[in-house]
Amino acid sequence: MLIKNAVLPNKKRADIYIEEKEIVSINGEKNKDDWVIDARGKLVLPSFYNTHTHLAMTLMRGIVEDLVLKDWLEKIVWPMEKHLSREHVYWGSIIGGLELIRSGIAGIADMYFFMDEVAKVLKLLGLRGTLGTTIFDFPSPEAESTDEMLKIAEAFAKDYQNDELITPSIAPHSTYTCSPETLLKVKELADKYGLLIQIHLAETRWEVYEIQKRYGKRPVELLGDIGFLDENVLAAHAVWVTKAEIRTLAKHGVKVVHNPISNMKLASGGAGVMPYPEMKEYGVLVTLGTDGVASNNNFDMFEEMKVMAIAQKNHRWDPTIAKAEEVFKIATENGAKALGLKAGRIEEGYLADLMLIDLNKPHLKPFYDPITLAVYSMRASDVDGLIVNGRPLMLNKEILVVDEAEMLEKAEKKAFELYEKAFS
Ligand SMILES: CSC[C@H]1O[C@@H](n2cnc3c(O)ncnc32)[C@H](O)[C@@H]1O
Ligand SMILES: [Zn+2]
Repeated sequence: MLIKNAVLPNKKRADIYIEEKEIVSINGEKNKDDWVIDARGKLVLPSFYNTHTHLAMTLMRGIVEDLVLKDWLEKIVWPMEKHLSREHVYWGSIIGGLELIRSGIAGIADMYFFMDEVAKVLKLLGLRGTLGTTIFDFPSPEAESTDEMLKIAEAFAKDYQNDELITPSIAPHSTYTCSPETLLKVKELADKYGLLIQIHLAETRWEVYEIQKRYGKRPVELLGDIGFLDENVLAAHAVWVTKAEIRTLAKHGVKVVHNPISNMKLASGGAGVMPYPEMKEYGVLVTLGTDGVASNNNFDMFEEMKVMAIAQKNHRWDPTIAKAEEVFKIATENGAKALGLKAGRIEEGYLADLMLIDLNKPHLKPFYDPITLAVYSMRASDVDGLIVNGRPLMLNKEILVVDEAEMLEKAEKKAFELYEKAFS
């Protein structure tokens, strides 16, 4: 496949050749038989990797508002999840997956229930997913006991061991919903199958107080002390961490997800701001995620980049923090790295995960610096095309992989049905 006449992030014009799933050359030999995508007037960017999502929670978009995390979970989300079936997760993931395509996102790290349904949807749509079955110390929508959840996670790990798009993972919810014993069982399973562990960590001040009350130490300290932390841990939020804890994360090679919009919407931090400058200073790999859309309320990574940049600057009274280029790298290359992908750059030998942006819009003129435009001016609706693993999923704003209108209609019915079940 050939993407012709595209504008690269360095503003140079280029023909990009893709063979199967890889970028094989930029401005190299032409092959007459290639499928040609004419990208004249369009900017090509590496696609995003959204490293903290709950895809199927699109079903709860707009109905869990103006609450702190504890009430958000205990008063609405968990009671509603009691009624969640695998069918709901399928249709919630359909809405979410279509939104990912329209937002230029090639891959996600997702934590939820019935992950085989999420996998089915992502494969249908052609997207990548590092998918973690949730582990709790109380019943989940798919299992009564923790041991049963661990078995489900193990079966999923076996089923998806060698998949092109899906990477199995495991997702203990947090230190306040999983005991140290459970966390160590998770670690054992993760080590056995080489799984990435996704966990919510140090998200709120309540969490820190609660863990100190239970164990006499802070959440990161606790995980360090029980031998849970290593380079296969992807920690979402990490808002309430001390410098010593950041050093612990760095020492063990833990990767972190910054979720500025969710944190600010749920008022989780002082200013909802994770200590990014210190994470950077101590060498922690920082990535970017939206969280689920019940706390965001969309998967727009352009918005997430802008909020990250301006919140970090504002919080420290320093506009030199979180520069556009740095934030763009966090949303693309760093995300890919955390998910174990050679992607996030438009270079030979990298995976062909690319998005096209229509530049012919007033808010994208004048066209001085593409990356500054991407971080501060663009939005998800500027995404005109998405190619993942060398396959076009959307071109000229048309979804190529499913009948979008039909899918959205069915999915919305399922969302309303869940709402009725939970609240009538
Ligand atoms: C293991 S994840 C699935 C579980 O977590 C709930 N959830 C969604 N977002 C958050 C968040 O930011 N912090 C804590 N818990 C969250 C979700 O509703 C599922 O129950
Ligand atoms: Zn979350």
